[in-house]
Amino acid sequence: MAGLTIERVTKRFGEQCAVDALSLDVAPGEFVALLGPSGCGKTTMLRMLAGFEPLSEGEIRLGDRTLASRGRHVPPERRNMAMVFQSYALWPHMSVADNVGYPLKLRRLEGDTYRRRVAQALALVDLATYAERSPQELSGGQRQRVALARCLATDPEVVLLDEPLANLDRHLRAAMEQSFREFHRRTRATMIYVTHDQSEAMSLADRIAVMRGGRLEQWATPEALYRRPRSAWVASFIGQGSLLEVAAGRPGLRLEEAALMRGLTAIAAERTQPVLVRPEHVTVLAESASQRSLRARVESATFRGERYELHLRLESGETLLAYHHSALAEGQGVALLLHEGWCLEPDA
Ligand SMILES: Nc1ncnc2c1ncn2[C@@H]1O[C@H](COP(=O)(O)OP(=O)(O)OP(=O)(O)O)[C@@H](O)[C@H]1O
Repeated sequence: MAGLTIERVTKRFGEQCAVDALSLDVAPGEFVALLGPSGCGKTTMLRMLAGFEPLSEGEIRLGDRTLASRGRHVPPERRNMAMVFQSYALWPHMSVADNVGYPLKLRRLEGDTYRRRVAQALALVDLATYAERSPQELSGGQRQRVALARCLATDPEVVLLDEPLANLDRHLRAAMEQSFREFHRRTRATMIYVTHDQSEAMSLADRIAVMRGGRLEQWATPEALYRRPRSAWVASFIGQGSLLEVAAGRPGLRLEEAALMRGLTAIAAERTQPVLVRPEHVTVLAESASQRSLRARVESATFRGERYELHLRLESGETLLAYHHSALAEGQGVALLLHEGWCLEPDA
């Protein structure tokens, strides 16, 4: 299995730069998510990897084989990659087995080898008993598993997935995430997964490339993105949390409770460093609790089953999200302890 190298890849459509000098080193068998808001260039990057779109600049390599550069363009069918689309792209007039076998027929596989490969691919996504059905007789999740089996049948080195769960409802998405995990575990193929859903990317990927306006904003594991987001923009995109201004620290530094609380109570002119505070690092106390605490007022309390989500207004005017075990009345005063904060780069 070969690794995938994306080196300063750029794609321009006329004046517009859809992907801007993007570089990523993907390890063999790694599960990578390209994550970002609509229009950030995710799909364009995936299409360049697949070979549907030529590059304007840069280079894509699989192992030591150059797939694309300014002077070179290996066609899609010779890249040993397979793509899974949001729309499944199944042939409605063919059986499930024929859909899965279609790319093998294109490669002129026949007879026992053909039948064995189709059966193996269907077994891998737990659809062996559905082989003779038509895709119309299947649920959305089952159709997406047929699409996975079809891409698997060709034994690709790299699987490219373009928002494959976007057409499914929330419950099915959770079940399908499990199918993707299984699929990855069994095949060990390198997977590049495009999504704008951060929770999907966080739960599936080994590493996530966060994209913004065609550029790479951060490239890290889900845990590192959550704990150590580089900028305020990434922080607002990944997980829940509040951005406050503090008179302490510098970008890339974690502030412990004492420094954070001191820095938050400094005068406004000195509070210039943006800090991210996750709700699980906030403790809500009775208003009179402690000299060390910050004061705030409850703006709203929303029941979330296992806890309440509190939107609080600090005396500085800033807002803060906190979790609490019981409901509090709107307008009620509370005292707060903030246990840690992560200092961010200011937004460009
Ligand atoms: N064929 C094209 N011609 C001109 N502009 C294009 C073309 N394809 C994409 N773009 C532009 O490039 C930018 C990036 O588009 P892309 O589809 O890659 O974004 P995306 O992150 O996948 O968005 P979404 O999540 O909405 O699919 C957009 O501004 C889009 O309008």
